[in-house]
Amino acid sequence: MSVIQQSFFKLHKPLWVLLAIVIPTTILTVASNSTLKNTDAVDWIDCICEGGIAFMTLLWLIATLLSRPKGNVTLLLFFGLSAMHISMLMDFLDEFYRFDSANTWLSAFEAFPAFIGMILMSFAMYFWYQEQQILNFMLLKKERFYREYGLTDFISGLYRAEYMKQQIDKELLALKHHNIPFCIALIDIKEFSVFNEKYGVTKANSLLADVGQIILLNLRDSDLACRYASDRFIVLMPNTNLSTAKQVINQVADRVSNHRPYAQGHLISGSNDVHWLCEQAHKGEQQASLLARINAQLNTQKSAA
Ligand SMILES: Nc1nc2c(ncn2[C@@H]2O[C@H](COP(=O)(O)OP(=O)(O)OP(=O)(O)O)[C@@H](O)[C@H]2O)c(=O)[nH]1
Repeated sequence: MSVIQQSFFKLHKPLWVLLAIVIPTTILTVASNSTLKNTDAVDWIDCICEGGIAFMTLLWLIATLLSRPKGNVTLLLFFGLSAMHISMLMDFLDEFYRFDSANTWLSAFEAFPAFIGMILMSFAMYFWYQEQQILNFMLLKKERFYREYGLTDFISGLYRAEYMKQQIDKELLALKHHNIPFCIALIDIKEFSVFNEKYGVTKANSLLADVGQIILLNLRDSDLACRYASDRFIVLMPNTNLSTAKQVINQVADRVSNHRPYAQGHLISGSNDVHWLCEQAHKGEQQASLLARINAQLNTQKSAA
């Protein structure tokens, strides 16, 4: 028995015990309230068919207990299948036993558990369907999380540069084929290396995380942000003209500059002003040359400051 099966055995121990009591009890009840038939009165074809059905319901029961976690669906399946199995077992046993006339209740009772079992199984199917819907939803969410987790920068919580490059390629195609304009902004924290040295990597990393969150919070739903390199961020603004893009980024830069991180309980003022730049993409431009162009422009702006 595998480790998983052993654990399912422990998990459903009371149900296994119940099953181990109910089956012999049914057989004993039938045997003690009826008379054994002569072998020539036994219809062997019926025996095989009814015995087969009883055996299959027992197999389904065992499979349910070996594969399902604890819960209402498992309980409904267990009791539904058990009731059906009792009916099938009695049906099989009456091939060998003639119910005494004093015990006609046995014949009347034969089909009753199957009927109750089918009702319970119908509820089980309904709740199983609901359970599966929830599981599917959770799997979908997990799958999205893992898919997007690989594209996320752990420090800032924003997308990585690779993902941004793919999105820029898509926007460049939309610009080329459908004339849809888009803008790109670079945001660079001033003197981040000084901050790093003065307050240490952990505090500097949390500054990067803060800046990432401030950028995200101040963008529109359609915009996309990534951490491009060390303290440099890119914002992609699809379907946006230059003047609107500049307004958006001006506000983002203002909010980042006004953020005052704390270090060792002290407010650090003026430590995270930013250099920023916003440009519109040119039709026919390549992603690499667009990025090189705006990076070079920002570097020139920084050295002129
Ligand atoms: N804490 C932390 N520091 C990083 C990370 N990646 C790069 N850095 C540091 O970021 C700093 C970037 O330095 P620079 O590019 O000179 O930027 P700067 O100091 O802001 O210079 P200016 O932009 O000219 O004001 C370097 O000290 C890098 O070591 C990171 O993931 N975490």
